[in-house]
Amino acid sequence: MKTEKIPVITIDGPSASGKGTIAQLVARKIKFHYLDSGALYRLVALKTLQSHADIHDADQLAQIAKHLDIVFKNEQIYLEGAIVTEDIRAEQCGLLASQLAAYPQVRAALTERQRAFRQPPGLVTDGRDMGSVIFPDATLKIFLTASAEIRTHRRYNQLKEKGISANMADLLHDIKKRDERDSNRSIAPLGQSADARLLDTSALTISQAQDTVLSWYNEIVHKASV
Ligand SMILES: Nc1ncnc2c1ncn2[C@@H]1O[C@H](COP(=O)(O)OP(=O)(O)OP(=O)(O)O)[C@@H](O)[C@H]1O
Ligand SMILES: Nc1ccn([C@H]2C[C@H](O)[C@@H](COP(=O)(O)O)O2)c(=O)n1
Repeated sequence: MKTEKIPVITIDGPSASGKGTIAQLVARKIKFHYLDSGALYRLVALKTLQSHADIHDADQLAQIAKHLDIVFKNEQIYLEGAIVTEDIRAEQCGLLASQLAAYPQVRAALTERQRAFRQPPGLVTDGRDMGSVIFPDATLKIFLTASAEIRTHRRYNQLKEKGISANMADLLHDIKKRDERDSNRSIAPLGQSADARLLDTSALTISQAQDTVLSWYNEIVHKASV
């Protein structure tokens, strides 16, 4: 099958909006591959920390991104053979990922790696620029969001479930700061593109959000078949 014929659903949106949760559920339901693009930026951040690289040296960071030895397998993420699935979720990795994602060289080094996930029968992917830059011809593009306060509550509960204590005010501050950085960078900024559908999940359950994405996708597939 020609690559451009392989269906792609992109789910972009701000931090803790539920992109990853919904994208994974949808992918599982329709048996598509899944790409968490944020994990790639987080892996570059983790490797940067491990190797004490200079976070201001964009070319050095791009080399790290280009040569990352990573494997996604059975819901685990491996960096150079070691499981780092939980390590990359640390707030420090998220913040550094957001910083180095502003370097064009780093983004360019990850572009083809992301596109390689477009394999039959299809792909569901989440991030910040999946619909706007990486898969501009995606079948369905969604901008998934929720209010900053709701996202903070969700992140708080998520951390609590993992046994990690957090402060609601600090979390809200971090989420707003990250949104601002990701939205205001000059390259591939976070934002709803004109051809993306808005899905505000502030008042939706996970199941309702999942059903909305599936119904939008089915509607497109149905229209294309008549
Ligand atoms: N509609 C919803 N209602 C309630 N909780 C939700 C909803 N969607 C997601 N969540 C919960 O919110 C938390 C954050 O979701 P998730 O990690 O998927 O967000 P994300 O956008 O991928 O975050 P990040 O960009 O930081 O990776 C999870 O605990 C998830 O279960
Ligand atoms: N397509 C993407 C995905 C992620 N990033 C950057 C910006 C985020 O703050 C950071 C971590 O992402 P998360 O795991 O929280 O989704 O990575 C990006 O610029 N583009």
